[in-house]
Amino acid sequence: MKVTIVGAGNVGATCADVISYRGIASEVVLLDIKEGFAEGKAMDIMQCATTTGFNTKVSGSTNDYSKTANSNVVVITSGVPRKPGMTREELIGINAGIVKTVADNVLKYSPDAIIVVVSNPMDTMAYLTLKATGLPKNRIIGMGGALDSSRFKYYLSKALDKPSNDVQGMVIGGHGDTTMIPLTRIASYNGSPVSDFLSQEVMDKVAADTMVGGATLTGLLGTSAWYAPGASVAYLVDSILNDQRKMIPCSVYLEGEYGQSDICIGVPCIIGKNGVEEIVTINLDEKEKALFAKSADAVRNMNEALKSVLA
Ligand SMILES: NC(=O)C1=CN([C@@H]2O[C@H](COP(=O)(O)OP(=O)(O)OC[C@H]3O[C@@H](n4cnc5c(N)ncnc54)[C@H](O)[C@@H]3O)[C@@H](O)[C@H]2O)C=CC1
Ligand SMILES: O=C([O-])CC(=O)C(=O)O
Repeated sequence: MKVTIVGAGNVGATCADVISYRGIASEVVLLDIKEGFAEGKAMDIMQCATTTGFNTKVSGSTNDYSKTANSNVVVITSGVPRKPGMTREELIGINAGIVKTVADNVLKYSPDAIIVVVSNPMDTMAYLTLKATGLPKNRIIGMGGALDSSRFKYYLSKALDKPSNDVQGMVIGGHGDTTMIPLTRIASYNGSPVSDFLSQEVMDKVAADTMVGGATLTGLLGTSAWYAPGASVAYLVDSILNDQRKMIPCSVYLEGEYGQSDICIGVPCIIGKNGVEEIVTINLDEKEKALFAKSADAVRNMNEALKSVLA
């Protein structure tokens, strides 16, 4: 199975690294516009093969899309990341043009690929990719919820003082500092509601920290995060390539689900060999429904900025 990752920067290269050392795909192509950069990242990753023991073939390409031919999955991470103090939404001016051009290019060589969109503002970039390519909605998946949920579980595990892998939780809604919805009510510690162990005040703090999880790291690092983002993309790609049918919150095109239409936004999905196999409808309470509607309004508002790109 072949995966192309466009953008060999922090997130793209980390994703290639995780995919190879976990043996998720037999072949990974990294492509970047910067001369020699993807080749260098691929060579560096390949020099781990004997020490970490993997057999995936990782190669790099400077903007030569013929090398990406017949990919099963294409991940788009090309574009610019935010700097401290910025929102993801501020990246739209630069990233929209890049994402559209990249999507057109990859489809010329991999017409059947499933596309995973990572570049920010991700929900709007997923919507743009869907509208610009005209691909069926099951083949465009925005990655955000996998990462936001892993951060939610991290903050819950810290509050509980228990291992992350004993915590279950999910974040839906937009992948933005104010649009994310950590579903605290249904989060659990090995099946028991976290509210059995944490006060409302602590749960509210966990939700607030989760929402600004990306901004916190951007403040600390000077650019946005990459280890957890790259690993989250690899987790999603694994579920596609190996038809695992995991339930993962992803930004996908809605046609009436959760009361929304003509928008890509984070909802729980079954992810398998066809991409989005199913959108799972979970019961939200009235407060969560209102938060979801507000989040969708904000994402839809952002999509308005695409008019000139899509014209
Ligand atoms: N959806 C999510 O959960 C996350 C999204 N992101 C987003 O992912 C994107 C990438 O972030 P980083 O890897 O940290 O940035 P980075 O700057 O390290 O890497 C981006 C790469 O894209 C390349 N690039 C730019 N234009 C290109 C084009 N036309 N064709 C091919 N390559 C091109 C650049 O040369 C650069 O190497 C950003 O927009 C960031 O906001 C980052 C983390 C999580
Ligand atoms: O924070 C950012 O800009 C990058 C991102 O989407 C994340 O790490 O969640």
